[in-house]
Amino acid sequence: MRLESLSKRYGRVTALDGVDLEVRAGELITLVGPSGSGKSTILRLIAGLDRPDAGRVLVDGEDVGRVPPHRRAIAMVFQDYALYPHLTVRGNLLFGLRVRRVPRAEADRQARAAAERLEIADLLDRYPDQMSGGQRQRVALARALVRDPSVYLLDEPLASLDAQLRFATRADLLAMHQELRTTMVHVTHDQAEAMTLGDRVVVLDRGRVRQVGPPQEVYDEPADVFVARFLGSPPMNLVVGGGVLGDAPGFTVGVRPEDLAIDPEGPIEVTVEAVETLGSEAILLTRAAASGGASTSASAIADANAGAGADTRLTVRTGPRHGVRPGDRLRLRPDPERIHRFDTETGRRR
Ligand SMILES: Nc1ncnc2c1ncn2[C@@H]1O[C@H](COP(=O)(O)OP(=O)(O)OP(=O)(O)O)[C@@H](O)[C@H]1O
Repeated sequence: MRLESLSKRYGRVTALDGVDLEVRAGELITLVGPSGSGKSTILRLIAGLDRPDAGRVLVDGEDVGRVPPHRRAIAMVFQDYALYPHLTVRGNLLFGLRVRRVPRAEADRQARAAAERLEIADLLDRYPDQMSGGQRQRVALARALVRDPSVYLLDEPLASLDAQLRFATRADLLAMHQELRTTMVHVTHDQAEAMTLGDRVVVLDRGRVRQVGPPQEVYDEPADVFVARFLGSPPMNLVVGGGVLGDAPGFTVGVRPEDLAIDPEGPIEVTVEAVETLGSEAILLTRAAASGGASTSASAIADANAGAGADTRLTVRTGPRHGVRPGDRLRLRPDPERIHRFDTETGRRR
């Protein structure tokens, strides 16, 4: 499937501004970006629920601009399930098959097979309001499955689930994709989910594609400051002009929290302001008073504060049993292989 120069405005809002994207056959691709970046608009244009102002959607090389939504071989799964409340699970699964006039016995067979795959076969006679959120989401996935589409569109299908269920349903989704190998376009605003779910991620910002690539590649080599800050939690430390990360006029220098090691010989001296303990790891919020030098007197801090970007907050990710407390002074060593440089003016990676 290919999106070519897709643009869409709603009144004065530009939802999409020339989006080009090649989605490979059988791929699970994740669209990620902050609220309002245009993710759902892309899905609506692919599904035919909305028309682009410019550009086109090609499925198997064919412009589907004139194909109405119900004729597109596309199944959509939303965050809010959109199950028919007056139908049982079986009724919900059969609905699309009946519309397509699939013979009764065959429809029953397909509905059962989908229910078994998603482990909801024992719920076939229940109504949506008799099920948990996770079960309803699996019904929604099963309903998409019986449509046997050539593309699945998944709009934040896990967003309303609690953490454990989200984890389990995400695994279901991955298993389903691995088995079917059908093209899936998945939308999330959750950067952690984008990292775990998808052969490639597409990072969107205000209707434009910022970067496309395998999750690890985008994480390791963000194309610009926006992507660098958006992917990764806590976000990458960025210092305009380099500062304590090494003087670099005209550049913004970045290092991820996990690439700052506590090292008594390290070049950056910091004061720990807060410690967040997360069980498997800890996050230290620190402040570097001045670059390099050993002086940490109050006046040195004042001097540093006066200088551009010298008073720098650095977030450090470390192991859980670190023994560090607020107020401690530490030295940090950035991994020289993991320093990122961006042009301060354009934000582009250098
Ligand atoms: N029907 C509409 N009428 C007016 N503006 C709209 C409409 N649909 C979307 N927009 C605007 O277009 C922009 C993109 O919206 P879209 O829903 O695609 O964003 P999104 O990335 O999916 O956001 P979210 O993560 O919040 O769902 C937003 O500024 C939104 O307010």
